[in-house]
Amino acid sequence: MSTTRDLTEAPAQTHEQTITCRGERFRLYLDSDRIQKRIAEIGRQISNEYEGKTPILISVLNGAFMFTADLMRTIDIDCEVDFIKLSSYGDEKVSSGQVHELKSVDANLEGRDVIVIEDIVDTGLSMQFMMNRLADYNPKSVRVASLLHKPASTEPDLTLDYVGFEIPDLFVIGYGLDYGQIARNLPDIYILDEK
Ligand SMILES: O=P(O)(O)OC[C@H]1O[C@H](OP(=O)(O)OP(=O)(O)O)[C@H](O)[C@@H]1O
Ligand code: HPA
Repeated sequence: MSTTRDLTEAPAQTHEQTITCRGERFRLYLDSDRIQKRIAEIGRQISNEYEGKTPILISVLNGAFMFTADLMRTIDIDCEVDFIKLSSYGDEKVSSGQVHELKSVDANLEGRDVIVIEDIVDTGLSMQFMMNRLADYNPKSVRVASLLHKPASTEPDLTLDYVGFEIPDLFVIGYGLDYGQIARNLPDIYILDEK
């Protein structure tokens, strides 16, 4: 029996060591226990640092939906959530270089303590776009929480206040991150296997 599951043929849900997605091989990189433990640490830190305030989490769809839901459950002070939808990758493994805003924020962010929630900062173009966009809304403060960061790939000078894991410059899938829209439902994060 093969130990490599092909995501395009059968849904993969748990902890396979290797999977294939759109004909490319990926290996397990961060399992769900490790992800959830790190998220709980970030949630505790945010709860302490924002005590007495009511921050609003701005989740960057689609990729950040899972991280946002899990992170929010670990924050034990009052907080709100709203969503923006950006897209720049299409079905490819590299950024198109152009960030499109497909849905804007609905909440009034003027004077608010905003925490931007991302699944990944890769080239940094989406986050740079977010920072420019937020400046229009005149918030009181802006911080960023990103589950993953690829420092070797990030070009703009960005301040990332809460980072789950720094990872190498290789394509990753799972836990909200897609390859051509599939693989978001994996509870673990897989990395492109270059071997
Ligand atoms: O730092 P960057 O190189 O800009 O990459 C990061 C962005 O790319 C992904 O979004 P994508 O455009 O793929 O849309 P999605 O969230 O709907 O998958 C991810 O969710 C981030 O928003
Ligand atoms: O490595 C990645 N995987 C999935 N989506 C992404 N968007 C930016 N980088 C990535």
